[in-house]
Amino acid sequence: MLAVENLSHRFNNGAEETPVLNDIHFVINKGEIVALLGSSGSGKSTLLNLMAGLMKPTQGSILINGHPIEKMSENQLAEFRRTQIGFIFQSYELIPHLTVRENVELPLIFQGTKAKIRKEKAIALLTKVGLEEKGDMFPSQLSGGQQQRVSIARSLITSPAIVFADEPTGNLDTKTEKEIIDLLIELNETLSITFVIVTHELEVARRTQRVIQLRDGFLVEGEPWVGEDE
Ligand SMILES: Nc1ncnc2c1ncn2[C@@H]1O[C@H](COP(=O)(O)OP(=O)(O)OP(=O)(O)O)[C@@H](O)[C@H]1O
Repeated sequence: MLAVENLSHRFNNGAEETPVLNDIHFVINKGEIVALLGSSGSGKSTLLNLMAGLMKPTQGSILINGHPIEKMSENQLAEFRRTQIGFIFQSYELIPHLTVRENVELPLIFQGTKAKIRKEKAIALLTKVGLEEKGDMFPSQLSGGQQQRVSIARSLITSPAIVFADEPTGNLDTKTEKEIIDLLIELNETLSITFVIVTHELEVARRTQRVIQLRDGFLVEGEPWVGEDE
């Protein structure tokens, strides 16, 4: 469902060209939960931005359900992002003056969905992430882990084809990190949602079905923990 083909990207800053991704290729199938693993500067954010259609690659193609996104117009891309892609961010990106339920509803407001349906869907998703009691509270009244649960519920409300989670546990302690990854795995298993989790942590990557590893802009073949004691 998501295919990255011969993808290369260079940043052009005046006279200088910085190659950031080199001949990257992989496929992510519907219903998979995959980690995109790499240390700082390896190219993860660039790859994520390209897969989400936020930038166009210098070379190669990204196909979602067979459609090359680099060939879409700006309007098609905006529509594609609104309907097909969910995002989870390291810093949650919740709107402080909206309630938890209103935050979850927000993507549907942009789609023009009726208030009653928005509310029903938001309550159902808040229940799925274990926050059925918190809908009328404000983000600042929740813990970091709870705020990330709200952002997970928000990412799912448009029933996207794929959800990109960018370092979703980067601001959380180890115990909460485990709970959030447990939740993503449970949502993947029960709702067949396709997740790509961007992380620099081997411990997070280890819990997914498959790891795509980047090093200095190149794809690394093989399992990242080969050679470790297991
Ligand atoms: N706009 C830009 N112009 C020039 N170089 C850039 C630009 N954006 C990123 N880079 C370079 O591309 C490389 C990869 O950056 P990227 O942000 O994709 O890495 P990352 O793996 O996401 O790192 P981190 O985990 O620290 O966010 C880095 O060397 C960075 O300096």
